[in-house]
Amino acid sequence: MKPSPALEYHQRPGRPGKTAIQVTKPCSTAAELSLAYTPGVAEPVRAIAANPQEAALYTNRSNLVGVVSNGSAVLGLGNQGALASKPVMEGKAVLFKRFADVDVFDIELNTSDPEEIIRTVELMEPTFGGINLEDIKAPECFYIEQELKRRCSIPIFHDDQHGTAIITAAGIINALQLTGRSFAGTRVVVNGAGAAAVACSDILLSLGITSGNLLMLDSKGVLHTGREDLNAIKQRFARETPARTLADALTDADVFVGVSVAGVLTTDMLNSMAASPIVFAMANPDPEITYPAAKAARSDVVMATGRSDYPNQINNVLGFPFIFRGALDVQASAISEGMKLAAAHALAELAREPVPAEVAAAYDGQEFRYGPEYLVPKPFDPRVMEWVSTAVARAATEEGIARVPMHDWDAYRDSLRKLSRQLR
Ligand SMILES: NC(=O)C1=CN([C@@H]2O[C@H](COP(=O)(O)OP(=O)(O)OC[C@H]3O[C@@H](n4cnc5c(N)ncnc54)[C@H](OP(=O)(O)O)[C@@H]3O)[C@@H](O)[C@H]2O)C=CC1
Ligand SMILES: CC(=O)C(=O)O
Ligand SMILES: [Mg+2]
Repeated sequence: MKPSPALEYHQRPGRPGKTAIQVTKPCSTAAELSLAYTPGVAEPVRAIAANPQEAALYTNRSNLVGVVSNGSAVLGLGNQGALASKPVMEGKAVLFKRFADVDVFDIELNTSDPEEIIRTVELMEPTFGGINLEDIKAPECFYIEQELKRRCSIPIFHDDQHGTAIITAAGIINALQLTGRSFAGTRVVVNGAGAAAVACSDILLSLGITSGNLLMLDSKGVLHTGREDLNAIKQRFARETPARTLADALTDADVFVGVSVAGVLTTDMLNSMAASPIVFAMANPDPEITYPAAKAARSDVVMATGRSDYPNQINNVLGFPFIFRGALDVQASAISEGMKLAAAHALAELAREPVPAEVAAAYDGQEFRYGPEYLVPKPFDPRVMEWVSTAVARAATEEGIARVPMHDWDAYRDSLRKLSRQLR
């Protein structure tokens, strides 16, 4: 039997897998060998030992991100283990490189012990300019990220939390505007209480959703004040409410944010939501409700999924490559709340701009215009890096967490435009 297109893609052409290492300096003569390796290599060693900042001049560190997972929450597939998570981590490496020219080592750690993950990543800090934690399940992911941020002085970014939250925020800003809603009056139901759910909720609250208007559910139902099985993170989102099930919570709700598992949002539930409901069904690879099923049930739904094959892909691919590009370019010591919000607003604003023909060309001639079917830019839009990375680098510079603060923003934008052209 022929392998599926996805298995075939991962196997061929070339060697199995999706990435390989490339050498960037010539090394084909004895003279070059003596520069690349001993004795020449001793010089940058001495320079870096004397001044660690010079690692940025003589090594790949300032453009190298570690994508680190233990495979405990792989997409929406649950705990698949470290080895089986490798195709996803290689996939993240492809997107980092393809969209923002960031190099990646994917690191899959065979452990479920948070302390082992923390210690391993901490020990690897000299290798990397930043760490993208990926597909590590809640609640451990919160402690792991928090502790690594405390111990390391490079950006530590749990993509499933913040990447997802940034794109969700951008999409919700625009969906609320298009349906004539304000943050303060909008009722949100977040299905899922893990990494993505907590970060999406936090960013929506920081944008103005009121705490009483946000209900969260885990696999056992609504987080309410009567539950005694909630950990400290879930307790933050427990509300005094008679709602117990997803169906209860969704009656008359304005927004559904799904970061849980496939198929849990029924058409009956969708029909019970307010007029022009906003549904972000982001479970991967299969959403909480499919795009065709939601559209068939309600023509007024503003619908997004995490997938590439329907309109409105709300997926962290629109975030992490460009956020790290901006953070690495100013050698930021962290990715702050301000940098995340700057990225979200940049994405929301870019979506409202006219879309150039070159974007249509990358999508088989499909034309895009700001509206319910186009809430956020497309990942292949060459303007995304210029907008998002500039916003992130600027926020880092303004907050004083850029080791190499930038000042000439026009020149930076130009350089990103050029890079974007090269990457096409
Ligand atoms: N589109 C995107 O960019 C992204 C999408 N996602 C998707 O979001 C989902 C969650 O990922 P992540 O947060 O990293 O994973 P976590 O493992 O951290 O969290 C999963 C959460 O889903 C909850 N859950 C499981 N089943 C149900 C159910 N039937 N109803 C309600 N909640 C349920 C779990 O509940 P409990 O706490 O009770 O176990 C848990 O809180 C995945 O499908 C993933 O693919 C994630 C990141 C990015
Ligand atoms: C997109 C992604 O990171 C996830 O589904 O886990
Ligand atoms: Mg993920």
